[in-house]
Formats: sequence, C-alpha cells, structure tokens
Amino acid sequence: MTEPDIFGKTVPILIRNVTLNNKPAEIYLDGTGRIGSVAEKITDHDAEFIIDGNGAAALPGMVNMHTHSPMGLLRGYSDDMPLFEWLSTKIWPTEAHLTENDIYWGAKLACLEMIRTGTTTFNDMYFMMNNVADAVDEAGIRACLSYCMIDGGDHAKFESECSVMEKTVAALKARNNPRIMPGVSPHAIYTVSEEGLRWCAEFSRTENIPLHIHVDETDENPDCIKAHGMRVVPWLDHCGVLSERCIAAHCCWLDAEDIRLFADRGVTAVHNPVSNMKLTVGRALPYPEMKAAGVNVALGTDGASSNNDLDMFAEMKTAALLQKFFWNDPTLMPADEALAVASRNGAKALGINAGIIAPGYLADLILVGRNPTNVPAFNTTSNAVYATGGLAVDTTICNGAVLMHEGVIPGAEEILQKAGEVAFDLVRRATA
Ligand SMILES: O=c1[nH]cnc2c1ncn2[C@@H]1O[C@H](CO)[C@@H](O)[C@H]1O
Ligand SMILES: [Zn+2]
Repeated sequence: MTEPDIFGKTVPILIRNVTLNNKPAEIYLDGTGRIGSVAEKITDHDAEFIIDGNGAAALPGMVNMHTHSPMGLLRGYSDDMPLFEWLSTKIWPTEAHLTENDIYWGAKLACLEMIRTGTTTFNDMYFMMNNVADAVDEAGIRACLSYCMIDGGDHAKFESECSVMEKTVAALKARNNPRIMPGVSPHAIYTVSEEGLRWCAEFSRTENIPLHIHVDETDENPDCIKAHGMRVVPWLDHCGVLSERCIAAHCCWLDAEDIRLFADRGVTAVHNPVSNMKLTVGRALPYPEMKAAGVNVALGTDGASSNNDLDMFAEMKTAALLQKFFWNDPTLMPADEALAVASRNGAKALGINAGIIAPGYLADLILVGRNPTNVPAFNTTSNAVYATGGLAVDTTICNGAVLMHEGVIPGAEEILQKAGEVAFDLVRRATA
C-alpha cells in the first residue's frame, strides 16, 4: 500500500530494487531536488521514504518538447483532416471561446496524463499561460511556458500581442518557482509578421529565455520564397530568430542548407512523428542529415487534438519506426538514441540539468514496473522504446518529489471529471 504522505514533497528518498542500464541499482534522492547517489547498494543515507521498485526499470523522466497542453480539451473533437482546414474550420473557431477556467482544467488534464505516462518536463505553447502555470504548480511537474503570438500582419495586433507577451513573462518570473520557466513563442512564419518575429527574437535574447516556434510542418517554402525571396530557415535567420535558444517544432521540410544553418546557430529541432503522420504533412523530419550535421534533435507529441495523446513512450516508438521506414534504413534511431531524443536532448535545449540518472542531476525520473510487456529484460531501454507504452510507468518523480506511485496520482478523479465537463461546455458555446 502506498503511504499517503509520500506525495508531492521534496524530501530524502531511497529507491531500492530497480535496474538502471540493465544492472541492479539503488538511487538516493538527496532532498534538495537532486540525485544524491547511484550505486548497487546504498547504506549511507537519511531517507524519509523508501520506495521498493520490485524490479522496475529506472529511466529519466521524459521531456516533451512541443505541446499545447490545454488542447486536451479538444481530444477527439476533430480528426482526419488536413492541417490548415483542421486549424481554420475546427480548432481556431473553438479556441476563440476559451476561458481562463477552460485553460486551467485543460492544462490540469495534460499534466495528469503526462505524469501518468512518465513525462516530467514539457515545453508548452498556448494562450493564458498564467492559468497553465497554476496547473503546473499544483501538479508538481516542470514546464517551459510560452505565450503564443499571432499578429496576422496587423500592426495594432502586433502591439497588443507584445504587451501580452511581456506581461506573461513577468508574471511567470514573479512566481519564483524553479519548475516554471518562461519562454516566448511566435506561432509560425505564416501567422506572425516580420516585426513580430524580430521582436520575439530580441525579447528572447534580452530575457535569455527559449523561443518556441512551428517551422516547416507542411512545406512553407514556396509561399515564403514568393513573399520574401528566400526559404523559411534563411528567412527566420534574417529576422534574428535562429540561436541556441530557438526550439523549432516539426522541421519536416528542411533541406541540406537549412540543416547547416540550424547546426551553425545551435537550434534544436523537435520531431513530432505522430502529429505529422496524422495530419499527413508529407515528409518526415530529416533525422539522418540532422544527426550528421550535429543538430540537437528532441521529441514532442504536439497537442492532444492532433496526436491524440501525450504519451512520450508511444512517441519514441513512432519516431524510431517512422525514421526507419521513411528513410528506408532499419539502423536509424536505435532505442538508446530514441530515449536520448525523448529525454536529455530536450533537457539540454531548455538548459536544465536533467535527462540522465546520475549524482548531481535533477531528480526527474520514472520507474517502469514489471508487466508482460517488459519481460524478459534483456534490454530495458529497448523494452521502453518498442514495447511497454507509457501506461507501464508506475512511479513518476519530479524535482525529487513523488507525483505518482504504484499508479496512484492524488486528485486524479476530480481532474478527469472537471476536464470532461468543461470540454463539453466549451464545444457547446463554440457551436451555439
Ligand atoms: O500542428 C499545428 N500546427 C500549427 N498550429 C497548431 C498546431 N497544433 C496546434 N496549433 C495551434 O497553435 C496555437 C497554440 O500555440 C493554437 O492556436 C493551436 O491551435
Ligand atoms: Zn504544434
């Protein structure tokens, strides 16, 4: 039985009887949010709680690098359409009716799903991010939260969007919560003007915070060449957007020159294989070329209305399979690499010391319990990427605090109930 008071507190914890990299291990969390020690046996500790892993595999928490967390409210609301028709006829008209309460419960649902499936950090782009921050704060998860600027080339809208962006970043910073990081997010080149892109780039530089943007999900190059005389990636560079702070989602249509520019500028590309296949964007992220060029590649689910879940285990498997299939090479993205793409590469892009289970790293880690999908345990990473799925995670720890243990997350039932209710009410208002 789970002791009820194990949840939500950053206190010294000893995790026993787990495997780490296929070897028996014990992991001590030092009570400051960090991993204190990792060894086969740990005797010198002052743990307040002892977790018996019962032979579970310990893995770093997943880092979901492209989400729109409140969009879980529109899971299953509109499927099986092309990207622009889906956005303009279904999603944007419904989003126009979102209230702060909707955003809050949508984000609560997303945090619950992520904790349930082993994600400890996410990189989120949406609206009313202070309400998302309330959900993140309460859930105990870690997140980079960015307000999504869309100015549509309208100068007055540009000015009001800048003001929302500034207020959002100031409010997130004022929380002084080490788990909540602010970011800035121009939506995409087809929704944000040159002045908008330039302003976001400069704001990200002066605040020293990540810039999160959609890039070349579908082939945006022909329109970009028509409008600006150059491809998307050089256009972003021209506007000052590309830097080591830039996190670019999708990146399906980059060519060799674009990839070189990403490598030179230190941009992180985020692969979103499930969303890309569901919306049929036409091409897979060019992982082999990016890897050869040294581009940091991370992994994301996109919103739960285009995926339709936030399970990074499913995303790892799909990434590995799509890369092999699309580029016709079964050796591409082996399991160890898929796990790195899903964890430490994202942590690196966000500048957090996570994604690795070793002393000194953040205590953001998960346990995948023994179940029929991970026996035999020849290779626990292979099992995690190709076999188990995220529901096999039974313990999730973030910042040294237990958020789920033995599959139990306190308060889950209320979130499921409320999120279901507000979603139906949102769609009722939007279609009235
Ligand atoms: O796949 C996508 N491509 C482009 N925009 C998207 C996608 N999924 C969601 N949004 C939109 O991005 C804004 C939030 O940042 C929202 O308007 C959301 O509907
Ligand atoms: Zn997206």
